[in-house]
Amino acid sequence: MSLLPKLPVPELPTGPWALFLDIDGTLLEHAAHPDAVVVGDELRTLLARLELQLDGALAFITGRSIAAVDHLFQPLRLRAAGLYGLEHRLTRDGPVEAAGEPADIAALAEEIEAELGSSDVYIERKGPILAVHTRAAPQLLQRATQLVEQALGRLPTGYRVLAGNAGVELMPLDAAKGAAIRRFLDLPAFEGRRPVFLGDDTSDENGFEAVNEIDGMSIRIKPHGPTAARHVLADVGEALAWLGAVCKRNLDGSTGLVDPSHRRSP
Ligand SMILES: O=P(O)(O)OC[C@H]1O[C@H](O[C@H]2O[C@H](CO)[C@@H](O)[C@H](O)[C@H]2O)[C@H](O)[C@@H](O)[C@@H]1O
Repeated sequence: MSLLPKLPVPELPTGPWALFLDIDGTLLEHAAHPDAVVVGDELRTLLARLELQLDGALAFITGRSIAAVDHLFQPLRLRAAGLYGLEHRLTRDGPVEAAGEPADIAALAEEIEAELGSSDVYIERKGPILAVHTRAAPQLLQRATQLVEQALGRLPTGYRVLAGNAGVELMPLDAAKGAAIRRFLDLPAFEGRRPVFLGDDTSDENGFEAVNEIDGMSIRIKPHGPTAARHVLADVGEALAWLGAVCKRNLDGSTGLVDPSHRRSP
């Protein structure tokens, strides 16, 4: 783990590479409520161009559900791992392997809603994952965390609690961004490419570790503590500028693409 001041800004990737993108706090500025974020046309265009330049080797790796991501970015649809890898869409137009809400998580959501739901706390029900958002009520983060941690003792084994960005999430142990990235790298469209992963949060650390293990490029946005990432970008603006520079460099000629004879789909 390294601290912010020692980490370099990433150079633009060369050779065959693949792009994995966290969403909130990386591509989008945070907002008071998950539905209040804004996706501009400029960002849609940038992502669509990068996806084309990378011959499809681009995927969202997010804690949101894929349905929520599609809603935000519509009409753009990309490969995606949602719910920290519990859901996947392995091809751009393929089916989503979605996960349902177990009865005990539904009961817990209702219990927390009964206590905190009317107090600017937003309880996001994402199938097997429960997120309690306290961005609009920071004084309730401690109580929200306590409720979720207490529930851990009553639930079947196999869940963990993760401190989120202004909130807390309860999720199955196998929800992990590193595994989601590895799953994509096994697909023909990603074969032989060096993974580049941009993320901003605790939940992204596992993804950084995964790409580091295979000599990929790990880039943490706005770190405020130790990180496994080997590069940093100061904020969402810098992340978008860096992606824009990659896209422009590719348009200018040096594409970083795999030789066309090596292309396979998907
Ligand atoms: O993995 P990510 O793509 O970064 O998604 C992480 C979580 O993002 C969303 O919540 C966060 O962003 C919201 C909008 O800015 C903000 O209101 C909230 O406080 C943040 O925690 C999303 O709602 C979650 O489901 C994701 O897990």
